[in-house]
Amino acid sequence: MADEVILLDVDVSMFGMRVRVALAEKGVEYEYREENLMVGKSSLLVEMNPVHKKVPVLIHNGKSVSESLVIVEYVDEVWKDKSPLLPSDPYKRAQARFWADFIDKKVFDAGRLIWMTKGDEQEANKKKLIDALTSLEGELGDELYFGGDEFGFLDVALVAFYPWFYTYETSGNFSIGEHCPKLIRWAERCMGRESVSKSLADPKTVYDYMLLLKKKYGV
Ligand SMILES: N[C@@H](CCC(=O)N[C@@H](CS)C(=O)NCC(=O)O)C(=O)O
Repeated sequence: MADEVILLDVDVSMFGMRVRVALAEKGVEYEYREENLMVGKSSLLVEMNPVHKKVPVLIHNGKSVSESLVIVEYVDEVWKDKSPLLPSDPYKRAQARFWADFIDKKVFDAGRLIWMTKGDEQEANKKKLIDALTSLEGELGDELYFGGDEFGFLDVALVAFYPWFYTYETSGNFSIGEHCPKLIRWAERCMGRESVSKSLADPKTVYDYMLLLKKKYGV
């Protein structure tokens, strides 16, 4: 019997985009179900991710997996015959996981706080984001992708933030490319892959969603 794969997601979610890229890399067919978090959460989302109640959630043959990086690893393990994402070398694997965790701890919050704040606070968050992206640019070095010539786990983890760069830049009136030109060239290289270009949200749609979020939060 064929696998039943369902993804509970939100188009503009960077976390959801990671899972979409991973599934596309593997050529896995799935049913996409968009949640409307502006109005609430579906009972299926609450049932499938009762701890965090957040997207993305992958439902594979009725069993749920939550947390984007955990899902990407799961997808990599289950559909292991095509496009391996995590490096086979244990040290390189540990490094990829370290930097993916770094993205969640440093890039997400700094980025979000750029559009949520103003003045000095916003300036401090712009600096935090640039510092974090500069560290990642250093980790990339002169390689085509993180860790070498092959597109992999860390590329998936970071490229999902690329559609949000326009929102960070427009809200903070700065250019990420001015500070991290190599990283932008890497992101454009990733966009040359169909698995990425067809899975990422449109930056203008992300921006409009951010405006709705600001209204919702009253910021
Ligand atoms: N650490 C989680 C973060 C997921 C997350 O924050 N999802 C957001 C959408 S981008 C969400 O579902 N928010 C709903 C809420 O916070 O209640 C992951 O990597 O999957």
